[in-house]
Amino acid sequence: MAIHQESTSNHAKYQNQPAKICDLQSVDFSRLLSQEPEEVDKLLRCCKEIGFFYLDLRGIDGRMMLEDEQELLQVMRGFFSATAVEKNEIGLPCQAHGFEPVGTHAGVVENTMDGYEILKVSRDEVSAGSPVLPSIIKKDIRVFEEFIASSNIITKTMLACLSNALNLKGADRFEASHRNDHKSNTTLAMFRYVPTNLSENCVGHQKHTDIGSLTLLFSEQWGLQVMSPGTTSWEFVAPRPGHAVINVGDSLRFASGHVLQSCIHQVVPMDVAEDRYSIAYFLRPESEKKYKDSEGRWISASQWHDEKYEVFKRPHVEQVKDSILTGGMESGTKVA
Ligand SMILES: O=C(O)CCC(=O)C(=O)O
Ligand SMILES: [Fe+2]
Repeated sequence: MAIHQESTSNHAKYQNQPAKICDLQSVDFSRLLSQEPEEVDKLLRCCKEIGFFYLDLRGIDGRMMLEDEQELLQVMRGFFSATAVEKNEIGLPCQAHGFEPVGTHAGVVENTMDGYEILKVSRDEVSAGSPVLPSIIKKDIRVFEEFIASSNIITKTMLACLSNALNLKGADRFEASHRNDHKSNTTLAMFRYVPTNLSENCVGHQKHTDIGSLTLLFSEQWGLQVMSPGTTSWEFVAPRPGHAVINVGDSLRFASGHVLQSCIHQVVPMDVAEDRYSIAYFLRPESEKKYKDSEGRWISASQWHDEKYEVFKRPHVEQVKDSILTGGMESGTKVA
């Protein structure tokens, strides 16, 4: 509680506004694993009402993921402290793998660029035993592999629970379009936000909804904010030890007939004195999977992925011209 209050006032100091904290529900992973009806119902409610929730990983089934997270954080600290040349050895030849420096996408404030650098590892490539990575990080492939394997089990357990809760059968079940041996854009993304404040040129992570199906997110530090469906104000997601933050992405929202919510979120700088590390496992559907998007078009998962990354790079004035950045969530229409 003490940490919570201190961080809140820290934020108010930098932002000059009262910091509101989002009252997110917590879902227990161990109970989902055994398909306990009450927990599965709670999961469905979270995904329908806001699309953001905590996942409690402190039980025996989730603790290994928490260990994987700590090991990955060590690897990230080593990587991000390397020279720009070492980190940028392969650049980001495609969205699946590589490194991108600060300032590649639009930032959280109008007319700024983003304030993070990012390392990406493709699940398909790790699964095939041939990830494309900068040389300095190749020794850490085992750490990526373990993190990805744990994340895969956890996110697919949630997909199975959601399919059950929505009474989906056969090919309509969400897992049926997330088969491991079918190509997808599923990616592990590691972020380092540089210490900045809101008046600098490269700051935070712009508002958006996630592209894919489910995002498993870890950060021990403040900065993540959500805008609940049907509202227009930002609330902080408090870091919670022993928990991941899960959010529904556009692809799962579309696959559910827009019943599940892919909530708008962003990252603002909280502490101008320290780096912020976060880890996101983006579970995405098979590339060929088709659904109706926020503009009413039939589109494949890979096409939505590619178009959305193009929009992330555009200046803010261009981004507002269609609904791609926020997946159609900004209209405020909440499907209950
Ligand atoms: O860094 C974070 O906490 C969130 C990152 C995020 O929302 C994203 O990359 O989609
Ligand atoms: Fe996101």
